[in-house]
Amino acid sequence: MKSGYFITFEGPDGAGKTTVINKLVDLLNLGDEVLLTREPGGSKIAEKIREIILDPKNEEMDDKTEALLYAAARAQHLEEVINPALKAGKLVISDRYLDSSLAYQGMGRGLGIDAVYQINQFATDGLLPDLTILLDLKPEEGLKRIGKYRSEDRLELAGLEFHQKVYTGYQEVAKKYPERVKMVDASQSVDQVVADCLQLIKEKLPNLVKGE
Ligand SMILES: Nc1ncnc2c1ncn2[C@@H]1O[C@H](COP(=O)(O)OP(=O)(O)OP(=O)(O)O)[C@@H](O)[C@H]1O
Ligand SMILES: Cc1cn([C@H]2C[C@H](O)[C@@H](COP(=O)(O)O)O2)c(=O)[nH]c1=O
Repeated sequence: MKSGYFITFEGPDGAGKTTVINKLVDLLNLGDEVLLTREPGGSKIAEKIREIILDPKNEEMDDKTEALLYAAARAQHLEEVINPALKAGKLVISDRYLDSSLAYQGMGRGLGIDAVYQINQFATDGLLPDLTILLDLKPEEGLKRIGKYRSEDRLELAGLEFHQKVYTGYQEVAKKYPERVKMVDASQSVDQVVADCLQLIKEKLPNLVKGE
């Protein structure tokens, strides 16, 4: 039975999720009460699945295989990491979760948001985040940002047309779950994006944010 609180960060590649999460965790200053994790990955087996999915050499990977591998990594991550932390009453912050599958596999790969949601229902036993912060940034901008500092993985290499579909997928997800998914303009300065995210967290969890 869950008693902690589950926040996920979503958005196109390069939207600034990792940067913002790290700054927020510092600001929240919650020590062991917060668990920071990521998808795909977050546990030994899930990180191995991540390597397979993102390896640019795996060009022939079928879209359904890709969707199922993300869901499989998620099931393992939940079982080993997320669920125990929530059960222990922690705040769990994950860099990506289910909505990435809806946007990337559901819309980007064209498998359908509902179909991908169904396989993830099985993988997650229906666990949805309490709050999802969607960092809203046009894919061109995100890809430009990451191009500056690292080599691309298989998904980043999928091309602008794919990433534009992913962007549309995220807009649909935000429309479908307006109570849970809150959008932040990620084209602003890092400090402003962090401030907007903190405000959303405060609104949901007024007792969590200690003195600033
Ligand atoms: N608001 C911002 N303005 C300008 N640059 C930013 C901003 N936020 C992050 N960046 C820079 O953009 C790059 C990508 O940021 P980051 O790795 O945090 O994105 P991400 O969303 O986690 O990416 P990915 O989904 O690919 O893992 C980094 O070089 C980071 O310093
Ligand atoms: C969870 C999840 C992720 N993806 C994609 C999104 C990114 O392109 C990569 C992960 O890399 P990151 O640098 O850690 O953001 O995988 C996806 O397509 N589907 C998913 O469910």
